[in-house]
Amino acid sequence: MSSLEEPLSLDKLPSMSTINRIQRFSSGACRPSVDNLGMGDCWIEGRSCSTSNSCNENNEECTVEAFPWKRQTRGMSRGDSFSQKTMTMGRNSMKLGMIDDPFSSSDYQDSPKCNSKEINNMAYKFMKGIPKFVKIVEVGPRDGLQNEKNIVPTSVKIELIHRLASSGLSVIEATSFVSPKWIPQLADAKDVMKAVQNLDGIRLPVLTPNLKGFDAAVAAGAREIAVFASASESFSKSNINCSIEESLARYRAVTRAANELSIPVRGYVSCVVGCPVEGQISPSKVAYVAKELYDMGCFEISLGDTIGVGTPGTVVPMLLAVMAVVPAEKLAVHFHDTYGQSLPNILVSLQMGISAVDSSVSGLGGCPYAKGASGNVATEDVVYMLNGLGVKTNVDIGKLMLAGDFINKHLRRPSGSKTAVALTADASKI
Ligand SMILES: CC(C)(COP(=O)([O-])OP(=O)([O-])OC[C@H]1O[C@@H](n2cnc3c(N)ncnc32)[C@H](O)[C@@H]1OP(=O)([O-])[O-])[C@@H](O)C(=O)NCCC(=O)NCCSC(=O)C[C@@](C)(O)CC(=O)[O-]
Repeated sequence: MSSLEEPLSLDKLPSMSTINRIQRFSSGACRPSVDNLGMGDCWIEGRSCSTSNSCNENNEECTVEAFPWKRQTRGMSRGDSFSQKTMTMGRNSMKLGMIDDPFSSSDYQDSPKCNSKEINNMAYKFMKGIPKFVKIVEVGPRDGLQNEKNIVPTSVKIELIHRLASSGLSVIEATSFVSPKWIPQLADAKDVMKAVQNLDGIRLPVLTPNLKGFDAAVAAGAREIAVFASASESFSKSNINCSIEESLARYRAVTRAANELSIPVRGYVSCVVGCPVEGQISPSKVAYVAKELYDMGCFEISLGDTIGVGTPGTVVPMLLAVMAVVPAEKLAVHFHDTYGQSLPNILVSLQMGISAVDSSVSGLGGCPYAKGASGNVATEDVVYMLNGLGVKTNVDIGKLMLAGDFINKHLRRPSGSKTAVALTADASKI
């Protein structure tokens, strides 16, 4: 296992019983007033707590005798799992040149206002909602290549899909069966699909905007499809040349047809935070379209911040509105990185219980009908963050980078993934 795959995860945090044991050794520990560790609290309290840098919400004066984690754990038996884990984390931190384990940081240890229990309560609240496994939906071959000025040869697309599959990605959006007049970049959908349809154990959804696209996709061997609506009326018109309601009517026909063939349908909602024409989009509009797609039978709804304007401040209210009508386990998030907000947006989405994330190798992408939209969040960056959180993805970051390298060489451009750039500069870390 590479150092990148030795993560800090929830189970590597000290258990509450370990914390209690440590507490018994410390004198004058101040008692945390917050016992409720629910997600709502995490979001609301987490903000006040982390911004103030003090975890004593009652402003009680703490006269904690500081027991730094490492000193405490050294005193424990050799077999104590926490002490071993702390050492492992420290090794990783040094190797990756990152800051030390936050729970042994001297900043915290020396703080007169925080004690160990409070710090670990905070850590627990932060990690609590984060799933153990995240499904990554790789959209590079479709979303990534649909906006390229120069049309990528079919053989390169096929090779890219094979390389992505060999990295462990289990869902790869392969192409779109849309009008070649609208998206000439993917006019070879049939040939791509035919060439990759038998990839073992890989799901290869394709976009279908109508029954014509659905029929063509099925004829080419597609076994999973996606329909794509928008929460913005203007974007719906510019992207698929119809109103939101018209698109939903089309998708009802498509999902019915798919259902008859037992073909799973994924639903997209675009412009979930902002639209290039209309500006801010209200969460209730997003919730409405998401629920319509869910009710017509989509097994998963992917919420797309098409132009990448969202921040956690706008993404959270949008997710709350959608989660009121569609269960979190049926949702995925799809962020474009125009303002560099994708990773924080993904993080809050995970904390809210979402465990499916769309991303694009090397950050390829952008929508031809969303001016200014940059690429999707890079898959390498998502995997790196998830590895760091101890969340499993089953993706081998080294092989993923090779796939990225392959397509970047073809496109003659550097990687759009910060992780890939950093790791390429120091290959010993892979
Ligand atoms: C929806 C249409 C087809 C309406 O396009 P239209 O022009 O209104 O459709 P039409 O029914 O009048 O047909 C026009 C011509 O297209 C043909 N046609 C019609 N349908 C198909 C089809 N499926 N496949 C192939 N050909 C098709 C049809 O046969 C006809 O051909 P003609 O008679 O002129 O020779 C068009 O607007 C279209 O293809 N749009 C696709 C746009 C697109 O792919 N955008 C990017 C993907 S969405 C996205 O990026 C957002 C997302 C999902 O990534 C999430 C996020 O980031 O937020």
